Amino acid sequence: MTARNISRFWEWGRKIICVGRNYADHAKELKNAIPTEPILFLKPPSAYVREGSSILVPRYSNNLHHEVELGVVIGKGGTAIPESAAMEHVAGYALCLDMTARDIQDVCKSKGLPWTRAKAFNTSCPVKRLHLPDDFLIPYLISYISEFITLEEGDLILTGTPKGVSAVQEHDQLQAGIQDVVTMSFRVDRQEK
Ligand SMILES: CC(=O)CC(=O)C(=O)O
Ligand SMILES: [Mg+2]
Repeated sequence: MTARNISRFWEWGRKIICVGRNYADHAKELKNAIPTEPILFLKPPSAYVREGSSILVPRYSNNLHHEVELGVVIGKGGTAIPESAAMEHVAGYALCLDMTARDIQDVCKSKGLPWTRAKAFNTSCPVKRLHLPDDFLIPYLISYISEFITLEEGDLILTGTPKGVSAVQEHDQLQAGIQDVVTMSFRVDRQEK
């Protein structure tokens, strides 16, 4: 069985699995060590936000950053998927932002705590559908993740940010994109309640 068409489940996203420090230039940018294996963290479905709705700065953060990332949408679930079969599980791609409360992440890192409040808050994953040819890194990530997290139809994998993250402010209108392929635009507001 091959992956189902992305349009069937695009409107109801499931869990979001994010890869951290996938790119050495971003690890250097934040003065992080370059890991030997992918670092993974999760965002819940409540993190999704689509164009027309705002990105909300959490009340507890004063340094919200954007990270522009390629997202891989899973169209067929599986556990312990071999790299050779990984692309059969891909339904399509998405342009994504991994919104990060960097001040909170820095505190979590210094205390050895999980990054949940920094990375998994409501509206922390703006997305837009994207058409792309297949990428060589993707089979490895699908195989690696599915060893210990069963992938389900509608899951999204964020593949990590290249360098170039920076802070955003409330009332900003964010434009993110891949040159000549796709752009998306989101207003930034502060969370009210
Ligand atoms: C240091 C980070 O925030 C890791 C991350 O999300 C990435 O894309 O890399
Ligand atoms: Mg990221």
